Amino acid sequence: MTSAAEFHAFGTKETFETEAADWIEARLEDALSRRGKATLFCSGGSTPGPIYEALSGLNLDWEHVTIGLADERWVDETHEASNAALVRRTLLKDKAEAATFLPMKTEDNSAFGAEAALERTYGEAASVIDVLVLGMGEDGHTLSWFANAKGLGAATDPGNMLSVAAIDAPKSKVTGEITERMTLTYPVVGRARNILLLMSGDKKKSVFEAANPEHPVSLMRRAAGKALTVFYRS
Ligand SMILES: O=C(O)[C@H](O)[C@@H](O)[C@H](O)[C@H](O)COP(=O)(O)O
Repeated sequence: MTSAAEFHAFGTKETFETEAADWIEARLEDALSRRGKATLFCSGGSTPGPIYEALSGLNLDWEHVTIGLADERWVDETHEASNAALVRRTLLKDKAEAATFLPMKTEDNSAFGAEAALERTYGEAASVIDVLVLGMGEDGHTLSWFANAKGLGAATDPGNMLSVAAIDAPKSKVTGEITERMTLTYPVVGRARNILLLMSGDKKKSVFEAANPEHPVSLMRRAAGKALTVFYRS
C-alpha cells in the first residue's frame, strides 16, 4: 500500500517554482540548524531548472551543503543530456557556488560496473538525504527507474546494500538516445528525510494516480512513505 503523499496543486508555473524553492530552502535551513550540514540531491529534466536558479541566490550556509544527483545519464558533462551540467549551470553559481557537488559520472565507459567505485563518494553522502528533488516522466519513471529497464530490479531492491545502481532503459521518446544511466537505489529513497516530487501536466497526474503497485513511481512512493510531498501544476 503506498501511503497518501502530501499533494499541493498550483495554478501557475511561477507559484509552483517559487513555492518549491521555498519548500526546499526551509528544509535545508532546518537541517543546517539541527546538524550544521545538509544534503540536497537533484533530478534533471526540464522542470527543476528555474527552481535551482532561485535556490542559487539564497543566503544559505552553502559551505555546509553537499549537492548530489538523484540520477545521471551516462554521458560526460560536455554532453547536452548531462544532469551534472544542468546542476552546475542552474544551481552551482552565485551564493550556492560554495556548496560541495558530487557528480555521478565516472571515467568508466559503462555505468554497469561503476557502482562500487561511485559508492566510495555516494555511499556516505547519500546515507541520509535531507532534501531529494524528483521529477516524473509521462511514462511514470522517476529517478532513472524506468519500467522494464535492465538493472531496475537491483535499483528498486529494498535490500540493496549500494546507494547507486546502473540502468539501461528501453529506448523511448522519454529516454531519447541516452538509455544508460546511474540512479539512486530504493534504500536511499527510503532513508531520505524530505522528498519533493515535481509534476507538471495533467497526463503526469493521471499516470501518478493510476500507476499499478509495481510501477516505478509506485515503488518510489512505497520507499518514500510520509517523506513524500508532491507539487503539481497543470
Ligand atoms: O535524468 C532525468 O531524466 C531526470 O532525473 C528524470 O527522472 C526527470 O525527473 C523526469 O524525466 C521528469 O523530467 P521533466 O522535469 O522534464 O518532466
